Amino acid sequence: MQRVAVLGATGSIGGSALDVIARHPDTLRASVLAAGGNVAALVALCAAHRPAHAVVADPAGLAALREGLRVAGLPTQAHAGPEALSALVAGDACDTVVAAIVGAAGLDSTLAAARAGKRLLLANKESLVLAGELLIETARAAGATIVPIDSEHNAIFQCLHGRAPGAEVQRITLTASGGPFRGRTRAQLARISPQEAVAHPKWSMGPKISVDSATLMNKGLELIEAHHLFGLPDDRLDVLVHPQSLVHSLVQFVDGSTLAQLGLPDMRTALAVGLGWPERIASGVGGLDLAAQGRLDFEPPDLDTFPCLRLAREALRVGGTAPAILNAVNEVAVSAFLQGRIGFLSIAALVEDALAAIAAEPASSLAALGDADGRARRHAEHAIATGALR
Ligand SMILES: NC(=O)C1=CN([C@@H]2O[C@H](COP(=O)(O)OP(=O)(O)OC[C@H]3O[C@@H](n4cnc5c(N)ncnc54)[C@H](OP(=O)(O)O)[C@@H]3O)[C@@H](O)[C@H]2O)C=CC1
Ligand SMILES: CC(=O)[C@@H](O)[C@H](O)COP(=O)(O)O
Ligand SMILES: [Mn+2]
Repeated sequence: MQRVAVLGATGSIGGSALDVIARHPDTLRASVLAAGGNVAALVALCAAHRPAHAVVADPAGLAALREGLRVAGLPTQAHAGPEALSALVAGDACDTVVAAIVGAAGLDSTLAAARAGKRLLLANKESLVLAGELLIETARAAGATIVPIDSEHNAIFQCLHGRAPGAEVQRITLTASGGPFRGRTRAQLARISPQEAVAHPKWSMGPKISVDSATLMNKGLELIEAHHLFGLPDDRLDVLVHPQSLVHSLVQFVDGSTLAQLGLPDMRTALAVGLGWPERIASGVGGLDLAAQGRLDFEPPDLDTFPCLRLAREALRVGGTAPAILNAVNEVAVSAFLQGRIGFLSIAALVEDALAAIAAEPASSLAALGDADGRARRHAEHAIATGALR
């Protein structure tokens, strides 16, 4: 029996992971469920999946979690706070960790899983953007297996049969849907509402990543993620817009072959790959009918209208703490946009401003990365509060 900790259980990836786990009661069990502050949803998931442990991020939610579990008659033990979560992830309550907390808040538990040598199903791309070298080195030293869950990186993992790429790999191409605003002009983007921005044309996802897809920052974060996962420099990593979201990424080899992974846009496929690898297990996702789909289109990304992708590539080239700065400012800016405090175009403007204002330093330690993250957040909050970049 593989015991699985699902971090971010109440979210979009968490729900997909639990759906796949529930299809395999003889081999998979959700043993730890963790969420941020949504205690009611977490208790409901505990009633459905009967984990041994449940964790809320906010200690203020512990009493409500205990009470909810008691009222539901569940034996699940209640915990709160990031330290409790990291201890559970590292301990013997689980063999596998689905890292699906959104944002930099997921870094500590992801690192704890890597340090403990767990099988790490990594959806939380921000932890790789913020601390990629450290995370990959920690996993390598502890013998942890990382299976990328982000659909593009999961596709590449499948094309490479789970092996690290060698000299046989020439280029990797990440596909991008283009988001809900593909084909629009900058003038048309000035008055975009949060509701319009989270309405992704192909994938059902949480609000933060949906806005990232709309600005193309998601693809920028994914470039940095691919660099760390597969060890290729930025000039061998391409982005190609593919609006149908059926080809999830491509790997080009030295012999002229290009391999791609195709499938319907449903994250249960990637999660089933992670949970079953190297076996293939049922995910609940149907097969692809290409005749019914009719066509597959491809076009280059529009970097003038969507500068976030260019900014992320520049941060990858600069290296050091630059990706951490990019990620932190983006998190602050997306949150402010969702709250109606800034406009859509200000997200890229804030990121560009912070990358110019804060000098990148070597990413020599977790402390250095934490400092860069904190500095960038304060810089962005100040720019928003003073109205400099609204
Ligand atoms: N959704 C998708 O299809 C894809 C997502 N990803 C990545 O996976 C991650 C999750 O995305 P998604 O599922 O869409 O996001 P959601 O917003 O749907 O879910 C986020 C989850 O994180 C939890 N959470 C938030 N803050 C904290 C915290 N401080 N401590 C602990 N838990 C917290 C939330 O709990 P609560 O409900 O209590 O707030 C919720 O369970 C992101 O990094 C995203 O980039 C990658 C590829 C595809
Ligand atoms: C499902 C997934 O992996 C998302 O990251 C997806 O890629 C978002 O779509 P975009 O290609 O629009 O960013
Ligand atoms: Mn993706």
